[in-house]
Amino acid sequence: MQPNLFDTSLRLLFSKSIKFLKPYKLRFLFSIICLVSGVGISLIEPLIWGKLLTGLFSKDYQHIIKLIVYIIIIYSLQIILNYVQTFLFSYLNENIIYDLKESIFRKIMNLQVSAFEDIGQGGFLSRLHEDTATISNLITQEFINISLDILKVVFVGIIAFAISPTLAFITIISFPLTYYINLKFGKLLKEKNTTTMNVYDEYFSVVQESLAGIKEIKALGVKKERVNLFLELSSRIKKLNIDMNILSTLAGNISLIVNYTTQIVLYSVGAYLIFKENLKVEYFIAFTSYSQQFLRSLSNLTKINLSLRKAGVSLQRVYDLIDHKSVEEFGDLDIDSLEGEIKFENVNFNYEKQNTVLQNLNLDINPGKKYAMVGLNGAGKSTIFNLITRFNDPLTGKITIDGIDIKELNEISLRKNIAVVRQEPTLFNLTIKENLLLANPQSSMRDIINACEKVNIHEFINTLPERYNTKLLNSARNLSGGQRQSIAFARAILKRSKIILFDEATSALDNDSQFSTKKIINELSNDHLVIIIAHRLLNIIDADEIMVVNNGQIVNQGTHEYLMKVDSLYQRLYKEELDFMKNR
Ligand SMILES: Nc1ncnc2c1ncn2[C@@H]1O[C@H](COP(=O)(O)OP(=O)(O)OP(=O)(O)O)[C@@H](O)[C@H]1O
Repeated sequence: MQPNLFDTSLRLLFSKSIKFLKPYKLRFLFSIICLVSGVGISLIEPLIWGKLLTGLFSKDYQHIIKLIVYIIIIYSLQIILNYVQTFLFSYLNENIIYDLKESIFRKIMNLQVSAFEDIGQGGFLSRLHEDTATISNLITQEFINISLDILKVVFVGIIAFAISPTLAFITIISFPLTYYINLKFGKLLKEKNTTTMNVYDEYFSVVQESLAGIKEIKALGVKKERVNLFLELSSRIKKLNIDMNILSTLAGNISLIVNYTTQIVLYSVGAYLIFKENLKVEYFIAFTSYSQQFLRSLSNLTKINLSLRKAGVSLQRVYDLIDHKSVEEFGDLDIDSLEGEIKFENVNFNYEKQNTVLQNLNLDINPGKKYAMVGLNGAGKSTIFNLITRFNDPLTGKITIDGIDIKELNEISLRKNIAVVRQEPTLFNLTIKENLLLANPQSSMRDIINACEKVNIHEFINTLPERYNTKLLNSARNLSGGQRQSIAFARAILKRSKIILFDEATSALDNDSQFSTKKIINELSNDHLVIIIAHRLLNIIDADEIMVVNNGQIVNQGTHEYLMKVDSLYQRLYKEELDFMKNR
């Protein structure tokens, strides 16, 4: 089925986008008034020029001067209107980009963690930067151009018909052809543009990964491969952009050929009408200008079809994100402090349909004890943490804390009661103090120093030129892995959560730091519920309950001594650890 001006799905997207104009409706209305006034003035101008040019033969100087004054007034008004409109466009444009970015970024922040794997970092970046600019351009510039051209086509068309129906008919007959050509080109352009935007997603991902993983790239000796990958994507973008420009220009040029042919026919028939049908010369002069305006506006309308399709792709991509269903959902229950009795009841979970990660998992964790999880790589330990923190939800089964289904807790209650320390913690481009305050903005300087002393990082911070006010640049690359992790520990302490999850938190630390970390964990487990995922079994042999995770199930649980007696997997892991220590 051929779309009319643009097809239903696009029309739906555009009507949805009008909401972005709402906050600026007065300014938008004013720009429409400027626009209509501009059209009105441009309608009078050809008539005055027609009179002026034919008036030159009458030598009525007073009349000519009067007409020149009119022209000056018209030009002045056009300049003023143009200035006001340019200002309003830029105001609307920038504000809509800002609002779109706000909607997108808020949505990104509220998406479930799984959605980040679907879309990819590049996908988010190109939507934030490329697509917002295209959409804003559509809502302001393109929308106003369409209105302007529709107005011109209607009013100029009426005047042109009033002057000479024959000439107007010749002018109008070229339109369906131009429209059809542009419709065909529009379809091609939409396809190319969808491909281009998808390549942009990949391109942004590659740039992002290459910058973040520069050390791995150098260490692996794959600089050349990364450059080649970058160049391959850049070259695909280059080719696609060239193709799109060629398509647009081709569409424009074909319209131009139709336009020139129409003009030649117009002048020939016009001359005939002046000689044989007494058409006034001044009206014919005005008509030539009207027909130009008319054809230009028609041609613009057909080209707008092309840009609407391009913007349609961006709109589709942005709305796919804004309407993304995987949004974090929390309950309404507000609980200030949880004790930390965690239960998993028949929990099943998988990331992808085909592979089961957790199978009918039952867990019973009680406050006052120190828990640890061990198991082979990929056994499902981190997944258990992801479910406790609700980065993922079980497919079936229930997780409760203090008897409350964690789905019933509101976001603040859940987050403030659980602190997580990761192996590679994220520290932000803020000062050390600001990074620490993120966990608990109410913390005093004394609290901060106490927490840092506990994790043995206070002395190091004091050696920095600006101490706690030292800025951590580029995700704290100016600190060692152990130092980054110690700051993350301090952050968890400041958070004062009852439940603390250490995800392989000790592995990046040197022996001294590991010893003190072990001390901290032991201290913390006196008044916190502490669960540690550890590959270094020696760090957790004093835990009250060690859970052995295998193939998404807790296959055994107990003290080190008990597991050494009954669990062959645990015995194997422990032996491997001892061998590793011996060989160091
Ligand atoms: N985001 C994900 N998407 C798809 N599969 C995933 C994802 N994260 C983990 N998995 C898969 O789920 C399984 C359990 O992974 P998980 O990270 O929980 O294991 P783990 O016991 O913490 O492993 P490790 O000790 O190596 O960190 C693995 O098979 C892994 O491939």
